[in-house]
Amino acid sequence: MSTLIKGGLVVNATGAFPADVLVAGEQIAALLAPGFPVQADETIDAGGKYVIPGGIDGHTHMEMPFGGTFSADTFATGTTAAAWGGTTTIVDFAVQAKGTSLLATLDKWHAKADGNCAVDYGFHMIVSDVDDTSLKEMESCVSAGVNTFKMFMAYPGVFYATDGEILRAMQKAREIGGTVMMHAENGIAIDQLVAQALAQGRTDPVEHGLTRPAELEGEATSRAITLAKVTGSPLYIVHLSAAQALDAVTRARDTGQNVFAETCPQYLYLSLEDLAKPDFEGSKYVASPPLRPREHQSELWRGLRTNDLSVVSTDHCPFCFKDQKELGRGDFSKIPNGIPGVEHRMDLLHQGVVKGEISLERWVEISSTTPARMFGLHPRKGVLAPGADADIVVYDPTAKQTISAATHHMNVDYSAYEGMEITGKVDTVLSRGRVVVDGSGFRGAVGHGRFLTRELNQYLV
Ligand SMILES: NC(=O)NCCC(=O)O
Ligand SMILES: [Zn+2]
Ligand SMILES: [Zn+2]
Repeated sequence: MSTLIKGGLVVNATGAFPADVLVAGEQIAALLAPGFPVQADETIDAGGKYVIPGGIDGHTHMEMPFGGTFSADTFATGTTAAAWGGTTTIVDFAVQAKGTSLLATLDKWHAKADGNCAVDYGFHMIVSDVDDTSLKEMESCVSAGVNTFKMFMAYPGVFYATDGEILRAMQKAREIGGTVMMHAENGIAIDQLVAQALAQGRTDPVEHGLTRPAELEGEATSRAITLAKVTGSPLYIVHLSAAQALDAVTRARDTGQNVFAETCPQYLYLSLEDLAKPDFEGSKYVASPPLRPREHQSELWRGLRTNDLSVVSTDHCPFCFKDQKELGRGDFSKIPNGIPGVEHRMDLLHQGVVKGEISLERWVEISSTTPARMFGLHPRKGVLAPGADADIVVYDPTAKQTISAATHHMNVDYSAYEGMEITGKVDTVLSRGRVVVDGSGFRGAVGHGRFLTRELNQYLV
């Protein structure tokens, strides 16, 4: 089966140029001068549109056990929604439950995901126990294609790791070619602020934001960077939300340390004002780190331009408003933490291009090319070039759409971006050469997505 994508503007992280893209089987066969005569079984007209590498969302949580419930998207529904939004690869988190083994965890996540994904997928591993067994098992995870290990300085009693545990895991990561991913918030101090708020009868969702000050994200980020420096381990800060944390990352990067960071669309577009919405509406916006006052947003956009923020992932972690966020009515600390977004990352970041915050090429870089390199998937993913997987999005930059829960495909009963008007829209999506979304709707299949074993982080020096 061959497909010719004709007449579009090909956009890679390195530049944009008019070209036709020839797909043969699952791979890109050639980028051709526009109109170059070639036979293909199917032709897609991309006139007036961008042709970009499929999005790679390096931070999702499908079917995640958390906050006394499970995130509402299954691998089937979540990856289908991803495809609708032009994301053709996700990297999800396998979660080690305390007292269980990392390899059993990996088996459990394969059982959930294998045969159930509409697009390709990989795993990171959440390490909840740092002991000799888990540390040894990290080696086997790397052999199984999982070389990124998330740890938490937040959530005492759940995922929290002490500095000593983090240090040991970082030493192991350094030894085996892994990268530690860090949820950097000072959970011990936050727990005190939460207890004080509840004791004073402050129970509304906005308190989630007020009890997790930006300084405590900045402090934890600095501490994680110091531990990484002492151990020589690479470090990837997940879901960075605060200017103070960005400052710490910038300083470390300026000294040449292997420190990387991602932010998420919610921190670029939503704010503490959303958390303060009345009638428990604010619960829709509870995630950790919390949404910040608006002034952080311009700093985050600046960080994306300067590459101190290298990646934008969603931290997609959907909980329904009606029966899941409800668990925290009367006690904000019991609201399941997470915001849905896997379907809208490409569109939301395109608004950055429309508004002049980032270039067209940078849009592709932070949403596809850098995640591919960071998570060991490049050059198979993240670039339009001969030999790469034909994960391709035809994107209409002038189409208008309005985000709404009434039209989205994520298995969640609200949208954090309800009513937001977007310029640009996914037109056609190919996953390994197969059209999975086009004007007629979803043409893919649950089960089409394959597990990706990942190589080394390509940014390590
Ligand atoms: N971020 C969030 O609130 N939920 C997902 C779990 C995590 O990434 O910490
Ligand atoms: Zn986290
Ligand atoms: Zn997360």
